[in-house]
Amino acid sequence: MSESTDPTGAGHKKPRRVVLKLSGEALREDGSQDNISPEIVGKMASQIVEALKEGVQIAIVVGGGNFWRGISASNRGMERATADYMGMLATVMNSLALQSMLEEMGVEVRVQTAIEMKNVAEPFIRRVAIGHLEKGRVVIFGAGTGNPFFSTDTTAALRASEINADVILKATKVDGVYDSDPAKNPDAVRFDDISFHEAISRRLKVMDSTAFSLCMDNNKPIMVFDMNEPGNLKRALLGADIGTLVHAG
Ligand SMILES: Nc1ncnc2c1ncn2[C@@H]1O[C@H](COP(=O)(O)OP(=O)(O)OP(=O)(O)O)[C@@H](O)[C@H]1O
Ligand SMILES: O=c1ccn([C@@H]2O[C@H](COP(=O)(O)O)[C@@H](O)[C@H]2O)c(=O)[nH]1
Repeated sequence: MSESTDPTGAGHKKPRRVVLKLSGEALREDGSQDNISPEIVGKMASQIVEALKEGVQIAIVVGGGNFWRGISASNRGMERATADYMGMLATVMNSLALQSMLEEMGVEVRVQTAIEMKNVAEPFIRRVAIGHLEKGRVVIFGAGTGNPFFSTDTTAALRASEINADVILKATKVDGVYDSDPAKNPDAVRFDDISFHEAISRRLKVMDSTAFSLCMDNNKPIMVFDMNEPGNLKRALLGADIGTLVHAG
C-alpha cells in the first residue's frame, strides 16, 4: 500500500473512528522487574497525541499480559474464571497508566470499565463512550468484556462493532501477520494483507479465533503493525505499508 491508499476499505482515505488495541506485554521493558514502564507508556502516549492531530477519534483497549494471563494461571492449577477476572483487573492498571500519561500531555481521557469500579473509572456505557469520542476525548475500555474466557483482542472486536469504528489498529511487537509465529520461526513470511477466512483457517495465532470471527461477522478490518517504531500509529492511520491488513476478502 502507498501513503494514499484506504486503510479501511470503507471508501475514505482516513478512518473517522478507530479502536487501537495495545499489547499489555509491550508496556513492560525487557528484563525489568516493573510490569509497567512509564517510559514506554509515555512513548505510546506521544504517538497517540500525534495521531489525534489527524482528527481521528481514538478508543483504546489495552491487554494485560504484562501482569497476568488467565489461561497460564489456569494451566498451573488455578480455577479459570477467577484467573480471568484477575487478568481483567490487570488491564485496568494498564488503562490507568495510559490515561495518566495522556493527561500529562494535555489529552482529555475517560476510562470506562466493563466491571464497575466507580472510584477509579466510569462504567462502560456505549452511548456515553460515543459522546466522549465525538467531543475529541480518548476513551480507554478497561476490564475487557467483563466476562471470563475472553481476551482483550475480542474486547477490541466487540467495542469496535459497538461504537461503529472503521478499523481496529492492533499494535504488537511484530510488524504484521506471518504464516507462523515470527517470535518462534525466523523463516516466517509476512502477509501484506490476508482475509479473515484465511487467517482463521490457517489458525494464525496473532489474534484468537473468537476475535477474528467477530471482526469477520461485523466487517471490521484489522491493521496489525509494530508500534515500537516512532510515528507508526500515524502511518497506520494514513494507510502506509507498515503492517498487515486483515479484511473481508
Ligand atoms: N502468525 C503470526 N503472525 C504474527 N504474530 C504472531 C503469529 N502467531 C503468533 N504471533 C504472536 O502474537 C503476538 C501478538 O499478539 P499481542 O500483541 O496480542 O501480544 P500479547 O503478548 O498476547 O499481548 P497482551 O499482553 O495484550 O496479551 C506477537 O508477539 C507474535 O509473536
Ligand atoms: O474479556 C476479557 C478480557 C481479558 N480477560 C482476561 O485478562 C487477561 C489479559 O488479557 P489479554 O487479552 O491476554 O492481554 C486474559 O488472559 C484473560 O485472563 C478476560 O477474562 N476477559
